[in-house]
Amino acid sequence: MSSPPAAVAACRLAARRLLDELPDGPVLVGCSGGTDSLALASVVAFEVDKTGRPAGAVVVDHGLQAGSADVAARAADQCRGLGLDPVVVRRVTVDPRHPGGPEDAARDARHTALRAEAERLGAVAVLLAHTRDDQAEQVLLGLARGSGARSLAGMPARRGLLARPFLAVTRADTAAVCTHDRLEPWHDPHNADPAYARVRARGAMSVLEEALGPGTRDALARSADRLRADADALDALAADWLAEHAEHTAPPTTLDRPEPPAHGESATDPGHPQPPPAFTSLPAHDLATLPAAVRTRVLRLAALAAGAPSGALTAAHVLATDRLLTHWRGQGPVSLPGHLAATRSPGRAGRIVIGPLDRVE
Ligand SMILES: Nc1ncnc2c1ncn2[C@@H]1O[C@H](COP(=O)(O)OP(=O)(O)OP(=O)(O)O)[C@@H](O)[C@H]1O
Repeated sequence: MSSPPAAVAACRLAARRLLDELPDGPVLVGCSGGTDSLALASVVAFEVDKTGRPAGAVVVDHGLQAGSADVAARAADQCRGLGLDPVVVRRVTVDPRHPGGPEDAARDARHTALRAEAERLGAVAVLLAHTRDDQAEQVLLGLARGSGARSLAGMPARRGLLARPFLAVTRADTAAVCTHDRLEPWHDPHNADPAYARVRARGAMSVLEEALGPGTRDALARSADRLRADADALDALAADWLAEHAEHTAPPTTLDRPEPPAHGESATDPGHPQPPPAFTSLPAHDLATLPAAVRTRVLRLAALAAGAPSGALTAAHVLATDRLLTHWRGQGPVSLPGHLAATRSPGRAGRIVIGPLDRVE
């Protein structure tokens, strides 16, 4: 038997390496029917055939385009044809009022469905087909937006149940797998629509590579790998500091709750989080002595602990809160998303307190 082309071998090796790292048990491939995830379904089917590990697939139907159910059914058939079992199609509802916009809304709905299926089927991982190109484009977008290290660190190869074996290979490699394995991927019209930032990033990347050299894409992905190690270390320091120094008060009791949402607003609206937020309080003087990289992370984690919705909490909110430490002149509270505020009580024993807007003084 002749050996497969180098690109196919690289994709199979990437899948095998990831599968070898996982504990025993079934895996699921998140498959849209597009080039990358169909290639992943194919190489995973090839690899597990040799080891006997059970492998299935989940196809999420976002219901956002006409004919989406047909696209999902075709992707599911292709996965079954490759020998994956079970293969399930999950229809989801995408929140049109998601604070991060339609792309984030679809991703959140998809990830929730993928995790739910993994738990239902007892899978040890859900494999996603993001490639090195996706990683580089994400870094480019982060740079263009002035993001911090966490965002520039891109996507991790593993976090919780989600695993991304193809971060080691390119989009050209996955296309080669589809050609080699005679698979006909679905071409999502959204992937050519310049209304989407990630589509524009693809175009910008080609221009950059022409101007700066063909290694630019890979170099950006490498930067992500290096920054991830830094961001992980800083996040861990901040989490440890918070665990040691923060005081949390319980959410208000039923009798003591803020006003219910006004007519026409959903109770799950990010402006009205459920359950009601708690107070988080931190010693201002000690916090002020931390390096800015750790201090701002502590403030972000504290706001999240008090109930701020993560999609709406921006760097600007965190920096405004940080001014209560770096530019303290007795100023008033800083508004935070989720109807929260941060304030500082006066004096050397003063504390930064984050809690419901109408209760923080
Ligand atoms: N509808 C879906 N159902 C299941 N998994 C999905 C779906 N859409 C995306 N995924 C998973 O998430 C990964 C990233 O999705 P994204 O849309 O960012 O990538 P993509 O490059 O368009 O991928 P693909 O070429 O496989 O469609 C996919 O590779 C796939 O593993």
